[in-house]
Amino acid sequence: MSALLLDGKALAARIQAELTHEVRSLQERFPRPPGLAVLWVGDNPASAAYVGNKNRSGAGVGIDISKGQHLPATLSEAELLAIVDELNADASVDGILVQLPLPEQIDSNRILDRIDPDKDVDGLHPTNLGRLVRGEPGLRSCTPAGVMRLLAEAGIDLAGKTAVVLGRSILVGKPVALMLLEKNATVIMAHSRTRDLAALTRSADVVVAAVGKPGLVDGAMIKPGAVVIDVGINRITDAAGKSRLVGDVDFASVREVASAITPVPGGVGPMTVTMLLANTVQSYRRRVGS
Ligand SMILES: NC(=O)C1=CN([C@@H]2O[C@H](COP(=O)(O)OP(=O)(O)OC[C@H]3O[C@@H](n4cnc5c(N)ncnc54)[C@H](OP(=O)(O)O)[C@@H]3O)[C@@H](O)[C@H]2O)C=CC1
Ligand SMILES: Nc1nc(=O)c2c([nH]1)NC[C@@H]1CN(c3ccc(C(=O)N[C@@H](CCC(=O)O)C(=O)O)cc3)C=[N+]21
Ligand SMILES: [Mg+2]
Repeated sequence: MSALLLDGKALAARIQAELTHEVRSLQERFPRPPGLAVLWVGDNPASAAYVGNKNRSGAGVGIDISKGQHLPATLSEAELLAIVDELNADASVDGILVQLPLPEQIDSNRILDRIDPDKDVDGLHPTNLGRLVRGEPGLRSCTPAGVMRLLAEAGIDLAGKTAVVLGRSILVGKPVALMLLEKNATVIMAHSRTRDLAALTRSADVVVAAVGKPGLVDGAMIKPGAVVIDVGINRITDAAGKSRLVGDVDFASVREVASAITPVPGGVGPMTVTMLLANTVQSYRRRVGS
């Protein structure tokens, strides 16, 4: 058996085509385009992949991405707070995203707290995280939202299923666990202190890996027929000396056991970018009053 490929790239292209139409028709009534500012501090390689894809896709959809900045790793917290303040006050900016992780001299919570919750297209401000915990509508984290959309489009019903989430970050693990719970899955959250990870994953109908360790999940850890979502983005040098992106899942062994699997690249990553653009358009609509 070979698993069904959950093609995030194709789904992302479809949703982006819809967003392109939506933005174009909104522009008949409102002169300015939606604006998105992504702040990238330092040189984290996963952030590099994100920025590259976001720039290609954002411009394609008709979103103005010109207020984004790539800032030096030596930037101070006060300098970053000042940039966030400026973007909060800038009426042409509908969405602000600060790439994580930030360099160690900057307290990421202090930065996230400063973002206007109505421009928080990454859904990481306490107000938006609170709405998620309550099950209320609001701006929701892009990667978890993208994972849920991929599952929904594939017709995967989560009610009563056992889902194991690997990783408990505020960016991916925690919000995706809450969203799976909202769809009535029974959710187990695993992390670096978890004992016997393989026993847990082997009990799972759905495995979501968001750790940042290439090859962490292999076929022997997966129950036959399970659905495997690979969030990991790791840049490695392969046996032939070529640099490439891989996830946390050993694709070759897992695809022989799972019923469905996301590839890296071409899985969750493009969905993250697409949910970011969708959140920016949602924020724009609210701000122009549509
Ligand atoms: N595809 C996409 O769109 C996106 C991809 N990513 C990628 O996803 C990965 C995770 O990102 P992020 O959540 O920000 O990472 P973090 O580094 O913030 O969190 C990693 C988590 O993995 C846990 N962990 C570490 N080792 C193990 C282990 N052996 N078994 C189980 N859990 C373990 C950690 O546990 P503990 O809490 O105990 O330390 C932690 O909770 C990265 O590769 C990142 O680049 C991130 C965002 C979007
Ligand atoms: N506040 C914050 N929010 C994030 O969502 C966030 C972040 N910080 N920091 C970095 C990680 C990483 N991340 C990626 C998203 C998409 C791709 C992506 O589009 N990847 C393509 C490949 C792109 C290429 O080939 O270069 C794919 O997987 O197919 C990659 C990485 C978001 N992150
Ligand atoms: Mg991917």
